[in-house]
Amino acid sequence: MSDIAVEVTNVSMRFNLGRERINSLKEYTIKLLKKSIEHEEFYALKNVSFQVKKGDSFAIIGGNGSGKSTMLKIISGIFRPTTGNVMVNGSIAPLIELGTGFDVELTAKENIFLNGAVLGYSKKFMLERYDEIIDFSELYEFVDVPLKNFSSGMVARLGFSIATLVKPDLLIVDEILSVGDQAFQEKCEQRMDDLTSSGTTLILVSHSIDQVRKVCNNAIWLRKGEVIALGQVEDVCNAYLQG
Ligand SMILES: Nc1ncnc2c1ncn2[C@@H]1O[C@H](COP(=O)(O)OP(=O)(O)OP(=O)(O)O)[C@@H](O)[C@H]1O
Repeated sequence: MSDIAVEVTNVSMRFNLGRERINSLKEYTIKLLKKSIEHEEFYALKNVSFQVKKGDSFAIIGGNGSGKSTMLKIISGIFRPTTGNVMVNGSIAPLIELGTGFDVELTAKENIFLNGAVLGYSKKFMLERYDEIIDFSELYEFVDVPLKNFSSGMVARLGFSIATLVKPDLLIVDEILSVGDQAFQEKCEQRMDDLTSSGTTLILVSHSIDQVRKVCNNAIWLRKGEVIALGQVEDVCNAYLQG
């Protein structure tokens, strides 16, 4: 068990999709009392199982709405699965939604310290690491600019630089890197490689099969919440591309 970083066992996730348009509280109350609100049950994940070994770089691929982000949110503890279990061995640095943990009214510099505090780092530690974060993100001219004036790529730069500041046991990266430019994506790929070489486990969601092939060695392909293929990255990517 000790060489396993993440174990997902028979995970299903059900959402209730409200299909009806309800225009007022009165209408809602009447429908609620009559028990006539229709909720369609929808499974975003259906009986998904896989293991990720420590130090592995693992990709989750699949088309839009196939359940990739939902899986990441379950692994990160943001969602509880409807059924099934997830075991995570070690500390997690999740980079899931762009700007989570940031306050857009504050400057980049203020957000670095805010994020550091949220992650449990002391002000002294963040002061020591501040230059490194700015160097990696290359946002030198923008440290005193409020985040609301940042492009999505700039927010991604800041988020990735902070999340990889210390070596997490498990780094979870959702699509956010796709908004970074080519040079920054390559820099992030290099940092992900460095981290996995030193023992960090990586779980990556990406629509770029080239990036997945470059960065990961194992993968899972989800379609409509179901596992279609699982195994070595080359085999899974080829199966996915053949559709
Ligand atoms: N909080 C929620 N409530 C209801 N439905 C949801 C919720 N979150 C996700 N879903 C639904 O679950 C399905 C899977 O969504 P998810 O975001 O996991 O897909 P994805 O594979 O990451 O897609 P994409 O590639 O487009 O980012 C979608 O049909 C989505 O509408």
